[in-house]
Amino acid sequence: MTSIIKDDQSDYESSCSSITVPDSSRSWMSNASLSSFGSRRCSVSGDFSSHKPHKANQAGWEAIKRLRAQKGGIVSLDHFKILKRVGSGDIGNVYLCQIRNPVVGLPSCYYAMKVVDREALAIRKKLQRAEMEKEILSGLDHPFLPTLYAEFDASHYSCLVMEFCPGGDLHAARQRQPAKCFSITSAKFYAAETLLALEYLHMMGIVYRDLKPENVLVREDGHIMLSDFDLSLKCDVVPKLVRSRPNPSTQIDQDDDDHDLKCSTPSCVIPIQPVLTSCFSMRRTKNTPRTTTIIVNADNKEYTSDVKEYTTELVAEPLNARSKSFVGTHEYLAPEVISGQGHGGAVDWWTLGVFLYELLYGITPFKGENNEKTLINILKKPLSFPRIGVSSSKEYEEMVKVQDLIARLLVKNPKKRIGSLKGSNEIKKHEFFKGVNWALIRSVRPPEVPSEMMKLRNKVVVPKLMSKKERDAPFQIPNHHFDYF
Ligand SMILES: Nc1ncnc2c1ncn2[C@@H]1O[C@H](COP(=O)(O)OP(=O)(O)OP(=O)(O)O)[C@@H](O)[C@H]1O
Repeated sequence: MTSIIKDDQSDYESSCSSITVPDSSRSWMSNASLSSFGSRRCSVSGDFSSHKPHKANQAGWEAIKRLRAQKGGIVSLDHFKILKRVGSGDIGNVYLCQIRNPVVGLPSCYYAMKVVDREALAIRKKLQRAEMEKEILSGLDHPFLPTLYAEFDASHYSCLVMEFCPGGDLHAARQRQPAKCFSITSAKFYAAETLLALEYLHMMGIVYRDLKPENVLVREDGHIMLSDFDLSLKCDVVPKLVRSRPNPSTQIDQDDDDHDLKCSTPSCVIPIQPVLTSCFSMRRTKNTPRTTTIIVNADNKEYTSDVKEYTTELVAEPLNARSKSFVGTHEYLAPEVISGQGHGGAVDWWTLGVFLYELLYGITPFKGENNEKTLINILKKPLSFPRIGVSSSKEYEEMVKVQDLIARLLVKNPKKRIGSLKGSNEIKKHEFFKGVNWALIRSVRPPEVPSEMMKLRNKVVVPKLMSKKERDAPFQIPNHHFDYF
């Protein structure tokens, strides 16, 4: 499925004409001529070593840290051996690579290197998107998001070194399933991990905007990694404590605009600039009355909040983000993106609904004969589900729950969509996710584990080196075609 970008002046200062990119499933970009990279050394911008606690015990991360220490803080293309191109997209090629001289005492690790031709992108007015992706990647540290291990320039190419995902993407994984659909259990697992990745992005003030199975990669251990941030929107987010009355039902009435939200009063808005859950906590101490919650900010100062009979939740959702760009992938576009009325974080909850639908049914809910019909369907057509057989009453119950969640995510009015007010918290509480241990999901056995599958098939993991012809093929700017649907 093709990502589209149109009219994104409001997101970036540089203007961008209406563009539809070619089908990303086809490799349109020739291999960047690696031999022409040159070897201009550039230092790694920013100190990547100090703030990636989620990578603390990873050999690949340790190897890069030691390499950097050996080379006086400088990492460059010369330090890597390019093995093979593993993918290409609208803004660059991705190569499998290894550190050229393995670090003593550590296993030889594979990395993914995304190579972007800055000159070609400047001509196509897409340089800003690559810059935005780099900026976003450099700030991420989450188990289900890519870690930027190093970044450097070589000639007019920008190189981003990240963790390599050998399991391909969820689009390819779905094609391998019986009837080309995931089971409800597998879909729940992938949707839950994706939801956590989106939750973290929203806390960082990032609206992802391009969720689709093609962008969800599978790591060696079978857990997911959300990739491709060149369509993302960065905005400010101010975390809030939201008080709400405990509701015996975990499901929210779709037509209820109020949702019992009591967060607009200044007393429950704590002035904290973007923070992560790790540096923000709520606790009750021995001397604190039951009704008072203490909020500990990153600066370790305490704020008290009288919660009385309300429950209190931290909401760090980019509620005020507003973009009028026409950005995303046709079948996944939210109604507010199509109508151009301005969109924010709720677009990601819409796309989560389409994503879950596609994982389960193998099709997207509003697909028409062509792009124009698809867009009309998104705006006008009521949601419906294909009839599929279920083998047990338990499976039937699960199907009812997942359909309820999808229906709440695919509410055309973004203000009434689940997640639009309290972010991921609302979605995580839905009946469909009941029993998911959010904190320990990383320890759950994934539906498929690529490393085990490779062992089973006795496949040699070491990939073929690129031929000289492949390596030296000239870089080509693709033929653009314009599509105004
Ligand atoms: N970390 C990774 N590990 C393995 N493969 C990857 C990795 N990152 C990207 N790829 C592969 O490379 C392809 C292109 O990467 P990516 O989507 O980031 O490029 P892009 O130019 O931004 O594409 P798009 O047209 O979707 O915006 C992906 O579809 C995926 O198959």
